[in-house]
Amino acid sequence: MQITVAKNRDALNRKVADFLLQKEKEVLQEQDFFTVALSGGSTPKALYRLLSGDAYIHQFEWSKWHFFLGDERFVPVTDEQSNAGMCYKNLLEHLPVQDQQIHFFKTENTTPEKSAQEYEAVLRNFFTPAKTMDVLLLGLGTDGHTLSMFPYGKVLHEATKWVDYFWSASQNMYRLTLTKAAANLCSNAVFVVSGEDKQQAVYEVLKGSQPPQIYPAKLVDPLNGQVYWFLDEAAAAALDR
Ligand SMILES: O=C1O[C@H](COP(=O)(O)O)[C@@H](O)[C@H](O)[C@H]1O
Repeated sequence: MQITVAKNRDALNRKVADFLLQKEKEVLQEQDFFTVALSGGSTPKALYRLLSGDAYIHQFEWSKWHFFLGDERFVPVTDEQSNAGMCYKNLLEHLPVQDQQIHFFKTENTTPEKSAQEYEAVLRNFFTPAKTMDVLLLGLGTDGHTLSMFPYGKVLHEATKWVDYFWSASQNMYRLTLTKAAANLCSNAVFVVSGEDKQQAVYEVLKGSQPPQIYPAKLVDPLNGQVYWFLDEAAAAALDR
């Protein structure tokens, strides 16, 4: 595992952007496409704007990228809560990419169950049984969740399917998510975490003794891949305790 701590959120995002440049280069020496699962929520918005802005947009080989999503809320893409909508707005709408390069969950004119099954098929068609995405971008909730793997969720036990769904009563919506089975076949799991409100969760996941049922991000442990944590100083503050 590699932990990188940056002074603040802007410096953190630059480090992640440089890491992605390096990984893209390495991967494209071995194969002619680069697969990345984007994370949702609010933290990656600034990273996505950085990647699609003047400083970085011309540095990547976007035509070689294939974009996936780590998890999704079962709402239309136009809904404020849609992870896909956030990714389009902050990143994809600004990039020279074709629709065929974007592989997201369907959330309209379908059911959560069908959507999960279809996404499973999309992933199984694209990847091999031994390896999923080159880079899996991940966030961390203040409660220790990553993807839509929430504390005590039944999805935490799913060891075979790559995609699952569940009803979240507290959020009043269905959620769709890659499971630990898919996450742990990625080549590079990359957590990007910023802000003081995340410091306790960061501490518990990296140094605490609580089980993964309570801090689900602990379940991310790729079989043949690496885990990277990119933190800003505020998120990392409790690690020195
Ligand atoms: O609900 C979600 O939360 C996590 C963390 O999001 P953040 O807003 O605290 O940055 C995110 O990684 C996940 O994709 C999202 O669906």
